[in-house]
Amino acid sequence: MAGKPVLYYFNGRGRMEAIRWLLAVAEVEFDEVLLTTREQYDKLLSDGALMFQQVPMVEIDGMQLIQTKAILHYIAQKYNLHGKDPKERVMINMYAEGAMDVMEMIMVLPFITDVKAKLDNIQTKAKERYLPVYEKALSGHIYLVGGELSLADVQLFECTLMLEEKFTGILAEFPNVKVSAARQ
Ligand SMILES: N[C@@H](CCC(=O)N[C@@H](CS)C(=O)NCC(=O)O)C(=O)O
Repeated sequence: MAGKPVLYYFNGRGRMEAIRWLLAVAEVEFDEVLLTTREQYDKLLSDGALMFQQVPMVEIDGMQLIQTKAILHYIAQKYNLHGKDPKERVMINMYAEGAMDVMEMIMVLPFITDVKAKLDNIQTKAKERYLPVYEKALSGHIYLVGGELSLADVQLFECTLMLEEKFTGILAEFPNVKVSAARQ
């Protein structure tokens, strides 16, 4: 039997967090190597484990996978969280990418200068552009696509956590999204 997946990333949520959530939802146990020294990172580089010299990297099924979305798609397909056909899959990816857009805006905050202006911008976009889409899609539905839990729901869940962390109460105007997040 294959061993547990091993996740390699810095000691933070960042781009690995979506992968952690997806594995948790799939009920897959995993180990983590948190890169806290330059030497650990250099060792991965010299071993040729990082195709584009970047993390996240996940060892799974005898492979060393990189690129967050590729990793998410592999796990989602493997654990039946990626739709029943190509039409469901593309919808799942569209919803998941929307959530990722919001999360990436929040993730880069530590690296920018005018944080206040950017926060206002993220809040406006979340309320006017992104959350209304999920609110509508979840009207009368438990899950975003195909009546089944998928990568899209997991990504939306992580996104709502990040939004609530920055803008407490932001989901109040989006009851369907709030119920969906509470269910995860
Ligand atoms: N498109 C890649 C981007 C990965 C990425 O930018 N990783 C950062 C850490 S979050 C990194 O390894 N940076 C080091 C570098 O680029 O040299 C993905 O989604 O996995």
